[in-house]
Amino acid sequence: MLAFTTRSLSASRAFNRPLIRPLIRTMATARRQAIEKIPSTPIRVLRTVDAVRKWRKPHMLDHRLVGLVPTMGALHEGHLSLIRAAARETHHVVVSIYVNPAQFGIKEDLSSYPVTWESDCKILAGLDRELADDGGNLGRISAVFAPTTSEMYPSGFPGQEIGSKGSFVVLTPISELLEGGTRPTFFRGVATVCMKLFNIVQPEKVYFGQKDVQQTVVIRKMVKDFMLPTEVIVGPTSREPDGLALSSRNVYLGDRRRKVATVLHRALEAAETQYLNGALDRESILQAANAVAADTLKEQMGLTPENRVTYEVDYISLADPSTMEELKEVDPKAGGILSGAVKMLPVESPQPGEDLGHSGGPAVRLIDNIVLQPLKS
Ligand SMILES: Nc1ncnc2c1ncn2[C@@H]1O[C@H](COP(=O)(O)OP(=O)(O)OP(=O)(O)O)[C@@H](O)[C@H]1O
Ligand SMILES: CC(C)(CO)[C@@H](O)C(=O)[O-]
Ligand code: BAL
Repeated sequence: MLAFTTRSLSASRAFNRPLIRPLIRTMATARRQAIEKIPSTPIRVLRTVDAVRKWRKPHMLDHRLVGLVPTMGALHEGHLSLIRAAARETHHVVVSIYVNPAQFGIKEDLSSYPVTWESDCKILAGLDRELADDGGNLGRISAVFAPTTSEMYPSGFPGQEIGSKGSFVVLTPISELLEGGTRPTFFRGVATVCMKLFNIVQPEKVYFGQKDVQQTVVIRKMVKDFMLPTEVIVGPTSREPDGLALSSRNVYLGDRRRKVATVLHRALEAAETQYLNGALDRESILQAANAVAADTLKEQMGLTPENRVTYEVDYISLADPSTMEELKEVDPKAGGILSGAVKMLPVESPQPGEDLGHSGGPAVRLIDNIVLQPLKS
């Protein structure tokens, strides 16, 4: 529409009149401004479904591959590893940044969830320069999709309650197990928002992190059962040098709890060692993990309230890799998933000047997992 008007005016004699030229300049500026980009980069910022569709169409006609990396922002190296994988395999990477309220329970941390748009943009700008310098990539970050909730829920946001009515994607029984046991609306929210994101972006490939293992199983099942034309790629868990899985929620921990937060990873490693040493039965494998969790807590309880850290183990699980249902025994040809969730409780007797973490250091629920690979016979 704008292009047509400009062309018509250019073609006419009126173009040379002094009043018309500034008008055309203003229109061209408005058009440039309408295309929002991350500063100093070619990365488009798309905020509406319509804008994504307009951006997507020529790439479809050109048979270019589009890869989608869904995130909730507060970007860290785990997210970047997924974006790097997407850039190796697709021509155009879209990173979505959207804190989806539907996957948070009413008592969960939606209101304090870290929102770091400015630093996310800087991180993406730096990564895009890195990707541009690496000749091994097929593509780069082409766009960030950062919608509002009214854009994502065009009939109105249905609510966060278990009984909320609305258009949801629900996969059972997997959504009721493990994470879903503690967070009953979580996978309904994740599957619903991912279905929306996949329909909006229409990616050939989607990238998810192994850290949220049950989420990857839910997404794979959704893609299979709803015949979605996309390939699900799962990238390995990025960790801190001491083994803690990177997570946007780690910012809540503060120094004291951060030191003890490796307990879940250490517990799962102890269970993995049992398996690698030949144990296949649930009891032997999980007993090793539960012992690490119990011993660490005992050690902490021996310290003074000013120094100690306390936590509750939500679950430690040994499950089937394709259903996440609990296993009595691992089939060595199929392997299994060791996973767990630990709630780090707020510190007792905070000390003056102590770093308590983001938002005053509320209880933080950490998750992690280890894949028990099939054993060679
Ligand atoms: N340490 C990690 N390694 C690899 N991928 C990760 C890691 N952490 C998150 N991801 C993946 O990044 C994607 C977006 O996750 P999200 O934005 O929720 O970050 P997060 O760190 O998992 O946040 P949260 O603290 O809410 O769990 C998901 O596919 C998730 O599995
Ligand atoms: C996949 C996701 C972006 C959906 O909101 C979220 O669950 C996450 O960040 O893992
Ligand atoms: N990475 C999982 C998102 C959530 O916990 O809501």
